[in-house]
Amino acid sequence: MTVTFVTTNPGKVNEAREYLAEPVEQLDFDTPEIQSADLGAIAAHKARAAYEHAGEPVFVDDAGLFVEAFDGFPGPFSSYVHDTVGVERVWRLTGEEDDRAASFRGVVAYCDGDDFEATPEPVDREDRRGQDRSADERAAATTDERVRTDDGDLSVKLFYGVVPGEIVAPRGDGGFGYDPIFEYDDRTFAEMDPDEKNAVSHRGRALAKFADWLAERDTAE
Ligand SMILES: O=c1[nH]c(=O)c2ncn([C@@H]3O[C@H](COP(=O)(O)OP(=O)(O)OP(=O)(O)O)[C@@H](O)[C@H]3O)c2[nH]1
Repeated sequence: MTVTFVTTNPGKVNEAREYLAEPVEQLDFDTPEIQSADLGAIAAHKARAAYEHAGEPVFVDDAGLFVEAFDGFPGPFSSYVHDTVGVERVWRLTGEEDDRAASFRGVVAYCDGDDFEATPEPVDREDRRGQDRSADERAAATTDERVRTDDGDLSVKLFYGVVPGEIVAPRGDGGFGYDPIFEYDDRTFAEMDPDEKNAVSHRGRALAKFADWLAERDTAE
């Protein structure tokens, strides 16, 4: 069964194609985004709007780069900061800090008009530095998947992924966005092949949960 990924970002689509067993079709539609510090809320809103636009089952992705020295900024504003400030200057700003720790965080959100039941799963707590996290980060780190329904809204299934790393001077020419300045285990994401990045990235982790859930659902049907 083909799954429709509603996104304007071809880099995200390439990664989803690497990951999901099903063929992935891109619907290039700029879904309206609410302003919120909570990626899950943004992704859920995006998924509902995408479903209403497409009229068929869809998934969306909302992601961002969270720099610890800046209390998580640019976070949910990563796309805007990428297009205005740019990657090089994000590196230069962070380079002035002693603490260059950061994480990529992402949520894949699926909506097909059905109501879903929440099925909490074991905690995935990879955090190299073991530091205290913000409430939003803790919530995401302790929740593999959850269902989001606000009163009267379509229900949306959310799959979370987080990867801790460090901001470094740009290296590598693969990937997209902030990949050249995000280092994980001595290599930037832009220095990794797509399958290497997917194996550890926020999106890869979220897509893995989504893929498992799709497979289970298809077996149950
Ligand atoms: O180097 C990166 N490697 C990644 O793996 C990654 N994932 C997200 N991002 C950046 O974070 C923002 C997301 O914004 P975002 O979720 O609103 O997406 P977007 O506006 O690009 O597309 P859409 O899916 O909303 O249409 C954008 O600036 C992306 O460049 C990444 N950068």
